Amino acid sequence: MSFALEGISAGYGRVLVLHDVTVTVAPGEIVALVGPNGAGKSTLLRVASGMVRASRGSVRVDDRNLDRASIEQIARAGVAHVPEGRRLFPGLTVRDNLRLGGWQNRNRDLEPVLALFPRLADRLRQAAGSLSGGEQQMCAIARALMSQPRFLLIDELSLGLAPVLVDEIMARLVAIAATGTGILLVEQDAGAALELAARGYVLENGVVVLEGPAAQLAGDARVREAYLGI
Ligand SMILES: Nc1ncnc2c1ncn2[C@@H]1O[C@H](COP(=O)(O)OP(=O)(O)OP(=O)(O)O)[C@@H](O)[C@H]1O
Repeated sequence: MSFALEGISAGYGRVLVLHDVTVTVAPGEIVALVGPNGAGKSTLLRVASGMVRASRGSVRVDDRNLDRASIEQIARAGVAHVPEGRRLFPGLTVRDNLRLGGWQNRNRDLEPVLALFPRLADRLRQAAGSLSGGEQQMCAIARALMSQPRFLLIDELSLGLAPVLVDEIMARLVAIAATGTGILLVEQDAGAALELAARGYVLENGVVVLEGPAAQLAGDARVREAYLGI
C-alpha cells in the first residue's frame, strides 16, 4: 500500500520538464524531494495531485491507477496538496478556509487540526490573509488535513518563514505521519528536510539523480556540497 509516481514524464506544452521520474511514499513515511530551482519538484507534485497531466508514466494510490483521474478524484482517493505560496483564501476567515478543506468529505470537525496547530484555534475568526507567514502555512496544512488525506504533498514548507516556525511546523509533520499519513515534502532547505525524512530523492533537470535513506543522502559528498553547503 503506497502512493506511487512511476516513470513520470511531464511538462508544459511541448516543453518536457520531468523525465521518467519514479517516487514512492509509504503510509506514515516522510519522504523528502530536494533539488535546485527549476528541477521540476513543483511540477512533480502537480502531476501527483492531477493539476498537470503526465505524458508518460502512472500515478497510483495502492493499486488504483489515477492516470486519467480528475483533481477531485485524486483528492477523493486520499491525496492532498499544499501548494507553494499556500493559496489560502485571504479574505475568508481561518474557520472558513478549514471548512473548505473538509467540504468534499463533509468533515466539519475542526478539533483534530486545531489540536495539531493550537495557534489557529485563537485565530478562527481572523481573515487568513492577516495571519503571519508561519500561521498561514499552518492553516494551509490544516486545510489539507481536513480532507483526511492518506498522503500529503507539501511544496516549499519553509519558504519565507523564521527558522523557529519551520522547526515547529516540521515537528507537526512527524505527528501527522505518526497517524499513518504519508508525506512527500519538497523543500529548499535540504538539510532540514533530510533530517526529518526517512527517505529522499534528489531531482536535477527533471531526473532523479540520487535516492535512498535520508541519512545516507545527507552524508553523500555531492549532496553535502551542492545542497548542504558543506
Ligand atoms: N505553469 C508553467 N508553465 C510553463 N513552464 C513552467 C510552469 N511551471 C513551471 N514551469 C517550468 O518548469 C520547470 C520546472 O519548474 P518547477 O517549478 O517544477 O521546478 P522546482 O524544482 O519546483 O523549482 P522551484 O523551487 O523554483 O519552484 C522550470 O523550467 C519552469 O520554468
